[in-house]
Amino acid sequence: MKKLVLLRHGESTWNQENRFTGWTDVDLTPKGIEEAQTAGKLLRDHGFAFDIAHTSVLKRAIRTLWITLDEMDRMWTPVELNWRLNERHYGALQGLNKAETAQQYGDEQVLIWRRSYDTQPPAMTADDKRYPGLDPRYKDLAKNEIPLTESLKDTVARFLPYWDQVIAPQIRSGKNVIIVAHGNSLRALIKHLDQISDQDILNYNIPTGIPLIYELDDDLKPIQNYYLGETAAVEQAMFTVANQGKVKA
Ligand SMILES: O=C(O)[C@@H](CO)OP(=O)(O)O
Repeated sequence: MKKLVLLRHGESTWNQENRFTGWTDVDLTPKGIEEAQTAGKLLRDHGFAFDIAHTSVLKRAIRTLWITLDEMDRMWTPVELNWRLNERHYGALQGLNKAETAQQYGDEQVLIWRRSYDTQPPAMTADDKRYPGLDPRYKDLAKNEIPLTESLKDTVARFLPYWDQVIAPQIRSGKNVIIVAHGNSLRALIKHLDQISDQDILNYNIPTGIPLIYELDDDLKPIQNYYLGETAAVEQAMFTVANQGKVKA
């Protein structure tokens, strides 16, 4: 039996401000730093030790990984950064407040933008100063790989080649792997691993900073998964994420 650890970054400044974030490179809040410290302690106390760590090229995930490894006293762990683990690109919604957007367009439309499988949010334009093609970290990407918006389906399509070609072979060869990524890039992976339907993925939310353990068989089929955290707290955190896109009462 193999174990894979998935960790969504700790709370970011734009999680706190309830803004659509996507590829915007915001940092952790003090609470997010604490969440990452707690995640590291929990992993250490449960005897986890990683041979290799994967994360995105966004600092909220990178810093969460650093803090986690620091708490485990394993900062020497090899780390691989890849844009394919980035958050889903939220297009023109990036920067907007989620509750205000729901006020303007309705809870139903925001739920579709946030959680439907194949609907893309409105696109950013390539002349936008936030266009990722202008950012040096994406300079090696082909133009057709640089998103202006993404549905979860698009995120699955760019995440899976990295899973299939890089991460899965490492796990098969016996390496202990942690992936520190984002709410929607991890939903993309979980949809694939658990074969969740396009419909059911709509209700799936991942809390920040709580390690999610996947036990996999030799074919990397999930046997079971569980969070390293108290059930009520995990459920409350998932509920909070689900409600971020609703008009506040
Ligand atoms: O804003 C985002 O990029 C994501 C993750 O924080 O949010 P949501 O949960 O709305 O998909």
